[in-house]
Amino acid sequence: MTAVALSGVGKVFNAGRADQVVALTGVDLTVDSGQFVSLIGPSGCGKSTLLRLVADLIQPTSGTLTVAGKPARKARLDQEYGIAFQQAGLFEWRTVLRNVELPLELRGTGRRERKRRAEEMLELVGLADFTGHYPAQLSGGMQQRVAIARALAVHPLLLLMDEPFGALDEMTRERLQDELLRICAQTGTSTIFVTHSIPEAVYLSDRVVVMSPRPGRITDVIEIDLGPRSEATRQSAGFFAGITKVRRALRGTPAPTSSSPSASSSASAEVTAS
Ligand SMILES: Nc1ncnc2c1ncn2[C@@H]1O[C@H](COP(=O)(O)OP(=O)(O)OP(=O)(O)O)[C@@H](O)[C@H]1O
Repeated sequence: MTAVALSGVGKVFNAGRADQVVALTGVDLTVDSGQFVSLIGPSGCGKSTLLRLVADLIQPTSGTLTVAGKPARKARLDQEYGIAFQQAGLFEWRTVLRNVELPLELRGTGRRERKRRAEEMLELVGLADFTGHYPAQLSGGMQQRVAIARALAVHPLLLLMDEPFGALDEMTRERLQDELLRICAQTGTSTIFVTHSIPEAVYLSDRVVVMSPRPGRITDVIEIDLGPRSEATRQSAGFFAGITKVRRALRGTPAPTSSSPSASSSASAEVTAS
């Protein structure tokens, strides 16, 4: 099943005004059910814009966009997805448990079921002992985990994450990456993940979507086939090969192949995403 499908999607901010910005143009992308897809590209290339379009926080200027086979607006109303951004965005006056319960509350889920689901999600992210704490009593990494638990509480079909680990130290970041993959595998959730980190994109993803500078376009989609991830994955030849491929794609330089030894001199190779 297709979780997300974009066809010919474009976004122009402030159209027709002096401060018009063509943020995205001709974006074609499909994310299959259960897939993990990262978006990577230079600052300002439209990664967050793409995520916000899928979340129906903003609307496309052109093209079509469906989430779970429905228009993005309907998917939002049906709460088909959860969102986690770089800032955890927790409510300081609510306990950890009540922060995670919030989307269920908004959905009208009964009190007991709300509590059960929130506790289940907090268990998944390893925070079962912190349900009664307030956000200020937690570390940054723990707050991020609460935000992930909250995003997953409605059992979303799709998880949208915008640099959720950007502000974390490397060790916490690696631990949360593993937790995220475990949770996604357990819940069958599809994920679109924005990051500036090439190793993070390669480690997490089934596919890495590479975007060009403004106006943002998809210039490459790199398939990553590393099997189940573990500590050994981070040291593996396949992992480093994936990193090299993404780095080359970001530079606009395709990987050389035996049939085209001079391929690296072609600086403008463009591959259309499917
Ligand atoms: N609400 C808005 N109004 C006008 N322009 C906007 C708006 N939101 C984004 N833009 C512009 O759209 C372009 C893409 O922005 P976006 O935030 O999607 O980039 P990004 O790839 O996520 O960047 P970064 O990696 O720095 O977070 C930028 O030029 C930005 O200035």
